[in-house]
Amino acid sequence: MKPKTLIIRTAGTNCDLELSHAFQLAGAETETHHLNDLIENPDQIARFDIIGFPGGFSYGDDVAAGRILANRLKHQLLEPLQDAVKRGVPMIGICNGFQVLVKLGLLPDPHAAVQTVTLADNTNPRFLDRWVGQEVDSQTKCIWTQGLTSFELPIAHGEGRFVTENDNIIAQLKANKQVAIRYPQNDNPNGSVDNIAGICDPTGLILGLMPHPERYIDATNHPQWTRQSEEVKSNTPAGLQFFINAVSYVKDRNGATV
Ligand SMILES: NC(=O)CC[C@H](N)C(=O)O
Repeated sequence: MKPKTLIIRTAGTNCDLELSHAFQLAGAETETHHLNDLIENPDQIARFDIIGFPGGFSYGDDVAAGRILANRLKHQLLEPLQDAVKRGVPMIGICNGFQVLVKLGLLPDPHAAVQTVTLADNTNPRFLDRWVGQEVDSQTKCIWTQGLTSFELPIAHGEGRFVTENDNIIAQLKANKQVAIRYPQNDNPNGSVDNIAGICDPTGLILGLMPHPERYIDATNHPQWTRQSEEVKSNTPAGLQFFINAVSYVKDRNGATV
């Protein structure tokens, strides 16, 4: 059976269709649910093997990107989400989804569930929409980035500058191998500390990242695809690999039951 993926959307979410498509290509079944539906029936979260928090402009980025959705989740759905964490459900928060996960406190440590990091305004305070290099930290525990090293993904954000409450937090993230992805040293688009583009929780199951892997699921998504070699074009696109990794993880772990 295919792993069941829950995609959580609300007013202003705009990457849910692409995220669902990426998971389906990777071999998962998907259901997209509105936040209000989940708040009414929180028990249904227990049916899912993977959870995705898509990108977009939830609640119009009012107050700060992801803040309102994070507060609604924190006050109305934290318990079923933490139950999912305890069940070892892989989760991914992309862009606005990453902003939500850190403001909700599911990252960097879902058990503490307090906010210690954030995505602040880009240093050059503009919305950035372009492809950027990505480098996977060779030490990372992240299950989503297994087998990936360096590649490119699109970014599209105004509030993507990763910062931590203090220097201890960054030292802890490094010591626990929670830094998953960085921008190249010479092309940090938003001023993130230590060039960080994505982090995971201490188990490696929950990933949050600013770039959009769901926008690179076919060779033709890449802006240079017509100039790429046949070999590069026939490789699994790096973005799709994230979803394949999570689906394989769940299948391997659950063996014949999923
Ligand atoms: N693509 C996104 O999810 C954008 C996130 C958020 N709206 C920002 O601009 O930072």
